[in-house]
Amino acid sequence: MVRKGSGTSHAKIILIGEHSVVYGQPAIALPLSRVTCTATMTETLTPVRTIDSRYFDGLITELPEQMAGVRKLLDRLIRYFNGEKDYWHLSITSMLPAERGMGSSAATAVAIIKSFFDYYDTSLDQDLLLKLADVEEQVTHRSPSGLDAATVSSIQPIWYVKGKQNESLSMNIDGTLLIVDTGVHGQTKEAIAAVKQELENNSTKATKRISHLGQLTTETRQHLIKNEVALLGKCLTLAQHDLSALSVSHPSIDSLIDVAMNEGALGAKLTGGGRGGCFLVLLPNESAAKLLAVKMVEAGASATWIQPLSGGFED
Ligand SMILES: C[C@@](O)(CCO)CC(=O)[O-]
Repeated sequence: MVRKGSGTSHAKIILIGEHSVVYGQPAIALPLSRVTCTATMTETLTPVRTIDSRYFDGLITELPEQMAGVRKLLDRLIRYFNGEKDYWHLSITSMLPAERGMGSSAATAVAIIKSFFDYYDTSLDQDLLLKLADVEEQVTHRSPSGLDAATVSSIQPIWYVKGKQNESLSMNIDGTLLIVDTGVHGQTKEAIAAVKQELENNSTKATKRISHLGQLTTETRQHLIKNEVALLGKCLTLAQHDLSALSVSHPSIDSLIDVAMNEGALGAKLTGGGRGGCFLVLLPNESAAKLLAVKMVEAGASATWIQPLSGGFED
């Protein structure tokens, strides 16, 4: 019988706390479980290891620079399973747009790791999963907080502090998020480097912004618990001001957010690395989100997703 293994993961959105999480502040992130990434390994008779994905189709020894993180992860996994004499084809199918702040690289890493453990019929705990995902994320993002991998492998919203066990977060809030893709590619690695630069050049101001983002994240948690949707919206908008001051927004995000706020949104901010990519808009309900989605596309957005804030995470 032909040996097979598969693994899945999904997209994530950071509600609040991106970038400041790299500097020890908390973050809140949600799984976007309908937007999935799947990796499937199939044993082959030819003595080569191959991969097909949206970026590359061929021998894993010839993976392009863009996939250097995946290459490093595959090497680590082959060593972990003493699989130097095993040959397979790895197929990766992802619904996540790349470089848009939805955790595409972490989702790919998590799906690959799960497919290896399934292929070798070995159980995998969350700690080991995150440690292995970090092998890829360190190459792709440089100094990641680990938040992306934790969220793309979680079925619940999480409260995350770097280096600590993440907590599942239960939400009791009547609000809906509209996630809007600007269509502009934003590299997380560059965004992380830009914040580092701000901290070097304007240390006092940038440090204040980072700790303010931490405070807003703590307040957000309270609003989520107490069902204070208008206050939640204010926190998101204030976080956008901080992120913008840290130089990780983008003109396409700023102008689409202006449109959304003029249409009566409760709050809006970029999500993920920024410098392009996606932003999220808080609305009171799903029908308001649907109406705004149409307006966002008319104003130039390339895609939208709707995510209710209470429940609906495991569908
Ligand atoms: C920008 C950042 O905070 C989130 C990227 O999705 C980086 C990280 O946490 O590793």
